[in-house]
Parts: sequence; C-alpha cells; structure tokens
Amino acid sequence: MESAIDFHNVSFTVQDKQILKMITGTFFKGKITTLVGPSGAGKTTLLKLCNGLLSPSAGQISINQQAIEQYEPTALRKQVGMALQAAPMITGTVFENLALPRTLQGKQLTQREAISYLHDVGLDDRFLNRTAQELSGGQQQKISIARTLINQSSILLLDEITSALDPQSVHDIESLITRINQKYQVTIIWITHNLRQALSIGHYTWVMMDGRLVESGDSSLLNAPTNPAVAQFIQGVKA
Ligand SMILES: Nc1ncnc2c1ncn2[C@@H]1O[C@H](COP(=O)(O)OP(=O)(O)OP(=O)(O)O)[C@@H](O)[C@H]1O
Repeated sequence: MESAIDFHNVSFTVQDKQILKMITGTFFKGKITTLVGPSGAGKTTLLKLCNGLLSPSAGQISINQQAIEQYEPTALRKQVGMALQAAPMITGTVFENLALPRTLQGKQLTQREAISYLHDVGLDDRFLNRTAQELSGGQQQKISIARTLINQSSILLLDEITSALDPQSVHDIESLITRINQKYQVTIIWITHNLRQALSIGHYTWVMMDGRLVESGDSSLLNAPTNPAVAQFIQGVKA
C-alpha cells in the first residue's frame, strides 16, 4: 500500500523533555488512521510535525515520498490541512470564512464554489450570508472542514474535532469525514478519545503512550490489544 506520511525514528524534544521518542511508522494513502492514547502521550505534537508547525529534533518525516524539509512552507500547509476541536472562525459571514484560504493567497472564491463546498459538508445555500458566530458548534465545525477542502489538501489532520459536540453533530461529522475520505481519497489522521469512533471510522489506529508509538495496525486491534499497557488504557476509557 502507498504511504502518505512516513516517520522514521522521529523524536521531538523541548527543553530536555523528550515528548516524542523514536517514532517509526506509516500513514497510508487514502486511509483514515486514528491516533489514540492517554492525555499527554504526544498525539497533538505528532500531528503538528505532519504539517511543519513543528520540526523533529531527530529522525526523518516524508510526505508523499518527499522529505518534509524540502517542501516550501506554504505548499506544505496547502497539501496538509488541519482542523481543531475549537473550529476557529473569523468575525464575518460564512462566505468570508470559507473564502479565507483564498483571501490569504490574494485570490477569490466564487459564490458558486462556496455553495458547492457548503453542499459538500451538508449545509444549504442559506448559510452563506449568516455570520459565523451565530452558528452552532457542529455547524462551525462543518465550515471549518469545508475550509480545509478549498485547498484540496491530500492529507487532513483532525485534532479531537468532535469532542465538544452533541451526539447528532458527532454523527454528522463522522459521516462527513467518511464521505470526504471516499470522495476525494484524502488521507486522514484523526486524534480521538472516543474508542467507538476509532473503531467505526478508522481503517487503522496508532496507540501512543508516553511519547512512544506502542501499537499500530488495523483498528480492530483496539478490541484485542497485545500490549498490556494498551489493554489497561482501553479498559480505563471504557470504564
Ligand atoms: N512546547 C512545549 N513545551 C513543553 N512541553 C510541551 C510542549 N508541547 C507539548 N508539551 C508536553 O508534551 C506532552 C505531550 O503533549 P501533546 O499535547 O502532544 O499530548 P496529547 O497526547 O495530544 O494530549 P491530549 O490528549 O491531552 O491533547 C505533554 O506532557 C505536554 O505538556
């Protein structure tokens, strides 16, 4: 299977604290991989290494078989999109929020394009002229995801994007991400604390603990982890 991102012996250290320790592994192209593990395990740090927000202290990362440091930063951000738990909205209309990636590049988004992206995330035309601030958390998250689509990124990084949402919105966002993955063959790396989500949505999973990748493979490993520490963590989450 083709790889979208490869980590080879990647470590990340801040002020003598080793946050990531010798991570080696592959995120496969066109697949959804979830990142799970206790708080502080290094999941967000690993995600930030994937789009160049952070650089490794040691080891190599390649994106689509090219060393990450060879990418021009703006090209890398375009290739690798990111959505966060708090979907950050600028003050203004939904249209202005959707157009942001283009505006930042001195380009424009047409009304027709904006509507097509709205439809992609399951919102109708009427949302275009609403102010972003009057939307629900789930709707803001959909706009935030639509905004990542505008760059036509081949890789999408998601950091706990459903943890602040009501169950219906969680379900909507899960279906949306699955659709995006299938329609555009986008590679998705998704940090989640929700094991049901990891099992139902993820093709693969990486379990991280204390800065290490302790187990990785098909998502079903979460049903039967071989590593005792992982088994204990999963029991704790379920309890
Ligand atoms: N810039 C930094 N300086 C010092 N310590 C940091 C820095 N960034 C992260 N850390 C520490 O590194 C560890 C990993 O943080 P990270 O946010 O990657 O974990 P996480 O697995 O995403 O946690 P959570 O599930 O709570 O979001 C934590 O102990 C955190 O306090």
